[in-house]
Amino acid sequence: MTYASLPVSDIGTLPPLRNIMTNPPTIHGLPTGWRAQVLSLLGGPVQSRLARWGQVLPQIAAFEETLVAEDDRELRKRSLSLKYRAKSGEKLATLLPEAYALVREASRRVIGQRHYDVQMIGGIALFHGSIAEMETGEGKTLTATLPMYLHALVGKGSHLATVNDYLAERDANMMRPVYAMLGLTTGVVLTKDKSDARRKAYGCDITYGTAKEFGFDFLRDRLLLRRLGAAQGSLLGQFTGVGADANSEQPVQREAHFCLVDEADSILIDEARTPLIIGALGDKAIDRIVATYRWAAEVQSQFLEEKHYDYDDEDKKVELTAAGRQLLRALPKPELLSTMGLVDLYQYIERAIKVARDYLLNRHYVVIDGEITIVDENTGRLAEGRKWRDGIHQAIEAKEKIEVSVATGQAARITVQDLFLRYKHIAGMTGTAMSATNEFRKVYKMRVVPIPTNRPSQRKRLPDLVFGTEDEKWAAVVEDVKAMNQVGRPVLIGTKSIDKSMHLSRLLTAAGITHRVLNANEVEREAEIVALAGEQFKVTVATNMAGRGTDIKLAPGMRELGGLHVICTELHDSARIDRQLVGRCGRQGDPGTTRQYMSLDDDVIKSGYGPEVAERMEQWGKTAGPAAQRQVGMIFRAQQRVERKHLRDRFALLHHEKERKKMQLEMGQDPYLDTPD
Ligand SMILES: Nc1ncnc2c1ncn2[C@@H]1O[C@H](COP(=O)(O)OP(=O)(O)OP(=O)(O)O)[C@@H](O)[C@H]1O
Repeated sequence: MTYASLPVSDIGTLPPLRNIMTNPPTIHGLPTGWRAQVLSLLGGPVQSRLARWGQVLPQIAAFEETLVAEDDRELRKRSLSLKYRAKSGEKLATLLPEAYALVREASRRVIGQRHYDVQMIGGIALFHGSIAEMETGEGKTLTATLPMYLHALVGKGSHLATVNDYLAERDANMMRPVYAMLGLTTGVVLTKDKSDARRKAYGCDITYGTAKEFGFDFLRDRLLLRRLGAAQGSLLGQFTGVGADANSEQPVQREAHFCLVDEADSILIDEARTPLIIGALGDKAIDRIVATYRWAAEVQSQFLEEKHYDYDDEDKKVELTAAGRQLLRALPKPELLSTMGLVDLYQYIERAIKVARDYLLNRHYVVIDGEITIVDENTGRLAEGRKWRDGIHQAIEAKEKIEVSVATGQAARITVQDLFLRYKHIAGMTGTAMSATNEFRKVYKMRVVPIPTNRPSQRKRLPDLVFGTEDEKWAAVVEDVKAMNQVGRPVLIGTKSIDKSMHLSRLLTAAGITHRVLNANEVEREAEIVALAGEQFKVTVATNMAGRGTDIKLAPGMRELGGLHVICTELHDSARIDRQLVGRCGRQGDPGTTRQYMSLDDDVIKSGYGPEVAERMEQWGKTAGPAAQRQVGMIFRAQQRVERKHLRDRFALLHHEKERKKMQLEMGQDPYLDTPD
């Protein structure tokens, strides 16, 4: 059975928690045909694990009556005593029931949200190092407080990695009072923060931040420690702060103890191979180099052949004469160059002269979109992506007055994957992990556990529609929006790219439909717009990734109209991204509908089957009419092929990186600092 031909009722329905023992949860959101496969991938029945964790619920509940009766001071005292027990070596699993009951009570008191039982189950799964797959809107932010608190009790810090600064700050601010009531401190690490602020944030019991900042801080600390000579002897060890003089610079991080990764699929899989790189040159050094290239390009014409420089025809080499050097010294120079050595300046000028004589525009190179592209002298073709070495390329850029691309060199480098594998304990949450089960298990040794929803989902997937051409598809999308808009239902439309959003926006305007467009470049405003997308008559166009992690609340009266209607206009390369968009509606038991649109000229066909098939489909699509609908399975299979290909690529890279690290360690190098460019 294909994903597309699933009956509407099969998507997103789950038994409520009270049935969890007798009626184990289905793996929601996945096509029925995949369920058996997914279950087999989980390395044991998920149901029994969920049932076992379910048995902890009464133990947590047993504390509730007592805790409700205690005052705030007593709760804090209890928390302190848990901290003491954890630090004395008592197993955290033993402390879990009381700890989770405490967090639940603190949250109820300070923010008025009492963790649902399913959130408790999610919290237990996270404590056991799983990837908890919770449907969007099920309250991952609140669930996170449970393992964050429990792991923080040992005093080594709990980190929560989110996808952007905005979410880190928002979630930290929302949950800080809960932790504070239990005597724990909360810090946030933001991109703009200086090292003192960072050190303070990492010094807190709980630290929110982005994977990127956690990674850069790790690298900066490592560079610092090497400078201080403290990294020796424990190349892959943890930071202890030992070796750093209390009065001098100090690392900002403590050890990598526990990290909870929000949007785990995005961070641990999509971003996993992205290396975080610290350049060997600082901003100031780069500015100085650029200024020197520009200055040399400007003044080189004052140097005359034979008088100021000699030119060796054979070697094509320029060499300043004594008079030339004298002229150089006498020339006025920008302030930034005052610290440049004279010998360096001679070289810059010699290079600028050589470039002016030997490298000609539109013969040796062309300028396209503000970039130098080399013309291959033998073939006359453009050699895209190639660069001249030894500063020639940069000297030409300066000559043409375009951006000078100074190589920064790599001082330190870590991939997101390596960063998280360094943590002693790691857990993840996401709305969409099941399709990456295998990868999580192989790479991170983490199990994906689907957590049942609090209330049965009321989301309905309307039958998918396939059109012959993109134009026909957009016309149908506009009609769909119009129909929903007429009855006042809010509509969210996801597109694959910014230009497609703009195109749809023009069509909607032409059809007289008031709407808002938001793209992924303004995270803060974006969250605000997405949050308002549940109001009457609201039509919101967004790229698929926009608004990830933001809550769309239905305005009063919208439930009755059928809730939010989500339109997906094209399959993304990864089904997980599609599911993120679908998850914007039908949150917390709200009603909602979704519909997937496709056309025979969609990009995914080309990515999945190659250009020939894509071309044939596109041609056929022009006259296909209603027959296009029959290709629905083919398009979903194209997406699966792309996913498999990406997966293979990621595994190949992983293997390569592992080998590199092994080799470097054998050679006594630091794989994070001694990085090949
Ligand atoms: N136990 C609770 N009691 C009351 N409200 C809750 C509870 N848990 C969550 N909520 C509310 O549910 C909404 C959704 O929560 P949240 O945004 O954390 O969901 P999410 O799972 O992170 O969704 P997404 O996948 O979109 O990030 C929020 O408004 C939150 O305040």
